[in-house]
Amino acid sequence: MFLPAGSQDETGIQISNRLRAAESFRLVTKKRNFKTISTPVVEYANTFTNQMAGMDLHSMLKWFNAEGEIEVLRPDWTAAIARAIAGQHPSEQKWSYQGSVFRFDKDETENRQAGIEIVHADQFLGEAESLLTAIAYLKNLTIDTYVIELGHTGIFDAIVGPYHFDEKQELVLLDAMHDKRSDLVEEIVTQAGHPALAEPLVALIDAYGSREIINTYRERWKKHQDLLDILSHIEKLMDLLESAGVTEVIVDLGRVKNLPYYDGIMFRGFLTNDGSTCFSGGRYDRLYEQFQQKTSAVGLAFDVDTLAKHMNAEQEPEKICILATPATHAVAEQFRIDMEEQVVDIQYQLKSDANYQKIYQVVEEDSQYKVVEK
Ligand SMILES: N[C@@H](Cc1c[nH]c[nH+]1)C(=O)O
Repeated sequence: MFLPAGSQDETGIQISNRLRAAESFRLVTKKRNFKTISTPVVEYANTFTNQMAGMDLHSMLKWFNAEGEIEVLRPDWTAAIARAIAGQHPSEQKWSYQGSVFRFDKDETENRQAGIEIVHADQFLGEAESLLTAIAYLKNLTIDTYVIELGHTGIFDAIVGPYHFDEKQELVLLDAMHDKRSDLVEEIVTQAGHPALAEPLVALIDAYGSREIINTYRERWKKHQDLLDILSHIEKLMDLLESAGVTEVIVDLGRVKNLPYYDGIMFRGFLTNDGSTCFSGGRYDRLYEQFQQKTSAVGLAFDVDTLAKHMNAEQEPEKICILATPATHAVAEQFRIDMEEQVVDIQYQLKSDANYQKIYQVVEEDSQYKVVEK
């Protein structure tokens, strides 16, 4: 029997790491006063495809319900949580969640996430708390070789804003910027009749790295107060991260949004050893406009599958086996209950390839059962 592309079975260490990652996330977020929330796996597509959320229906797992409405498997937590908490009192600000999202446009159809959303809070506080929570969580998992990258949707918007692109052209341009394809970017803007955009956009593709990038662009954008404000904003977050002990912080001024609802700062965490993205997030105030709320909303989500792959394996406890019979199984069970630290298996017969550090057996002595090492 086969599985569809994008689906896979899992066993052993990956599962135990994932469960440990989940427990650690629960503890770290609880200590930081996040309230847990869960939303159903099945929702109306509209929660994610409405004008403010803007997600693409094509990538969703979907069907028609009996009323002819489109339902989907949750493709994203952030939009689902916005729907769920829109009616909550604004004093409820910090939410955390864990569970799967389902999308066709990723390597795997099901991705397990652990995330946080901070709404109605001071803007900087929300961003700082999101990033500091991410750092605390990675520390708790003893993952310490990662890079945090900061970007801002306002940069691309400010540069491209004065020029007209239709919706399709803009999507292709965003994709080309996202993939850092200078050749394509140049081609797209030229074909759209805006060759003057080629130089600033292509330069932006390479505008990533450490703090010096900010200084270079401060000079370059000295007449654009909106862009200077964005640079100061990014720099303030870099200062915060560095004071919190994160040594590798980079800025990517050419970063474009990977989700349509982002509107402001964006952040990502990369694991140094293979460059995989372990968390991603950003500001999305506009998502709340669908509920007639003008508020602050920011958050991030960890890819728990990626974390589980990179966590150190748990130290394996000693594995022992008790050889018993149907008549002595209960005696063996009592012995097992007393062995608190070990992994204890009970077998009636030892298999030739069995892999135990110690073998015990149940023996009868003076008409009493005892468990002794073999
Ligand atoms: N929902 C985003 C992560 C996020 C949480 N909050 C804001 N962004 C994602 O799946 O990448």
